[in-house]
Amino acid sequence: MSKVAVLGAGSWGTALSIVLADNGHDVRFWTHRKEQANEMNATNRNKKYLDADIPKQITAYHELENAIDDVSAIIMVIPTKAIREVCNDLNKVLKHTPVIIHASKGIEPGSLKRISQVISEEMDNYDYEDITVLSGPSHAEEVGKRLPTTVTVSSVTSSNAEFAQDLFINESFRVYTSTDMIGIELGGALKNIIALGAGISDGLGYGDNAKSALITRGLAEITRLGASLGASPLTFLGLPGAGDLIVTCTSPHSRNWRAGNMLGKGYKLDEVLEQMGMVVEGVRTTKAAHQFANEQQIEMPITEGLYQILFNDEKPKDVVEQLMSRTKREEMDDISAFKNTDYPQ
Ligand SMILES: NC(=O)C1=CN([C@@H]2O[C@H](COP(=O)(O)OP(=O)(O)OC[C@H]3O[C@@H](n4cnc5c(N)ncnc54)[C@H](OP(=O)(O)O)[C@@H]3O)[C@@H](O)[C@H]2O)C=CC1
Ligand SMILES: O=C(CO)COP(=O)(O)O
Repeated sequence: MSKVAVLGAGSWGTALSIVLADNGHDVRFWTHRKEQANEMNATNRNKKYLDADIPKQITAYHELENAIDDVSAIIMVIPTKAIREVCNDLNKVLKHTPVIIHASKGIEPGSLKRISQVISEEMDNYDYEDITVLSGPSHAEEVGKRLPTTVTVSSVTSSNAEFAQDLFINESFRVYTSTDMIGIELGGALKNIIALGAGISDGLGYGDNAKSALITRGLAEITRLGASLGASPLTFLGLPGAGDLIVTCTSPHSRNWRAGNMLGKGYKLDEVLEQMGMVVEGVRTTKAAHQFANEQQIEMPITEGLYQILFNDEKPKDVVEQLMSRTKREEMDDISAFKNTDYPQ
């Protein structure tokens, strides 16, 4: 059994800690808020973020130095906007090189980097090949209840992914491996854009046909962007692609779907984010994907529509009208037409 640190004390960090504790690991759960660490250790609950009992193998820490001391793996479950900051803090206290597995879903606007690229850029003594990602259809609320869940872990070298698979796999949490890091990370990040759209559609009362269309045409544009960056198109039919897209577009657990639903009902983005109180990664990822699509001339009409709703105050109804009246075309793309060999892999 291993000593592992989980960094990020929200709903997903808590659920993954429960999986690790169930597997007998000694889990050091790090939060940047001292009062949260104290409350968790005193009550065995993480009240704000997940309705679940915290097993006794999990100890909450406030001091990063103590949380990572002597661990064999660090699991990073930080909202993507805070990843660079936490990596910088880690550099100051990390004296050894435990395996790093991240489970965050996003793309950085501006740099357009995936999270493994951001982590390897910031962390001293780590290269891109050293980073592993865990992704898939996995709402924390269900994982915390030990309901059957499947995810994929991926790293450029299969040995890191296999290490992560062994760490997490159990009878209610099945873990596959993949070496398509680009596809796995992009699938998890980009589905949040489409989930915002599905929530908007439901908020407008547009029904199941519209949502199914969004999921399917959303998958087409995710695949287009992913293939342009060197991902295997097949990855997007797997758990971190279609699997995560379906669960996020259809589950009321999804923060992205819920945020979209409120937008569809007429709330403003600021009000929505304030009411959510949890990270809605799709907002930031929409900005990044929109930038990428424009720079690389990738056709992403749903992402474009979402961008206009989120950042240019367009009315959801008008955007749907524009999507429905686009120039007529064939359904299937030639994915190879979008390959971009300049992208840093
Ligand atoms: N929830 C889920 O089911 C899943 C989530 N994910 C991904 O996991 C990542 C984390 O999401 P999730 O756990 O749901 O988010 P939550 O909103 O539930 O929690 C975010 C946590 O991060 C903490 N945090 C925020 N800023 C910082 C910082 N600068 N330094 C340290 N900690 C910080 C928050 O602290 P504070 O309380 O102070 O705000 C909070 O504990 C996201 O990328 C998400 O897409 C992936 C799969 C499933
Ligand atoms: O990624 C997730 C489930 O796999 C969580 O999605 P939300 O961030 O929309 O809740």
